[in-house]
Amino acid sequence: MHNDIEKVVISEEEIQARVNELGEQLTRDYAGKKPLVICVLKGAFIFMADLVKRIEVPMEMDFMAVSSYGASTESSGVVRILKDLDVSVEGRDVLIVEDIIDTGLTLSYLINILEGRKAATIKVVTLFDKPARRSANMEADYKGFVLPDEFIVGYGLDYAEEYRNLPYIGVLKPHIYSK
Ligand SMILES: O=P(O)(O)OC[C@H]1O[C@H](OP(=O)(O)OP(=O)(O)O)[C@H](O)[C@@H]1O
Ligand code: HPA
Ligand SMILES: [Mg+2]
Repeated sequence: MHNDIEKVVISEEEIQARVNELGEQLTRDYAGKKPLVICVLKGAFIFMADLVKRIEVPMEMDFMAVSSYGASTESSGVVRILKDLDVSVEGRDVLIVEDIIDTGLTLSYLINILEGRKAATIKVVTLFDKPARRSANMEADYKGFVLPDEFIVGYGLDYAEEYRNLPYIGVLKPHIYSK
């Protein structure tokens, strides 16, 4: 285990098993369709890579980078688009892949934009859901794990850009935040 981690919240094996289940469910639900699967960078990149391998329908992928946390454990409340999509979403069945829904601000902002661009359908799959801190009215269509209000890192999720490469989800030792 990484020296900065106080405890592992979800193991690598548990994550992989749940990702496989979500993939099977999405394979059934998108049968006969060709979704545009959108990865919300940076946090969702590992989940995206593992999930799309388990969705057995033809699809296209695109990537959008947004950020609101910076080097903090609290949302700044301001969502910034750092990289926009390359393709049009008009008339497409869009599946947004997120790593975590916390306040919900990132997703409500994104969904607003994609609705304005006339996507045919917009669904959200998130691996982690932290309903305790929700300020925007936001519910994922598919979710992997519902978690208590603790700041987590690993499997794509960072604190100040570190720890994304951990294969499990963990909580940091308190002294890391006071550095
Ligand atoms: O529901 P919310 O409170 O908006 O939080 C969720 C968002 O926050 C994180 O992104 P972040 O802004 O840290 O950017 P990153 O993915 O590049 O780390 C995370 O990856 C989600 O996109
Ligand atoms: O718990 C979290 N960890 C990392 N990034 C996040 N962005 C929103 N919530 C979190
Ligand atoms: Mg982050």
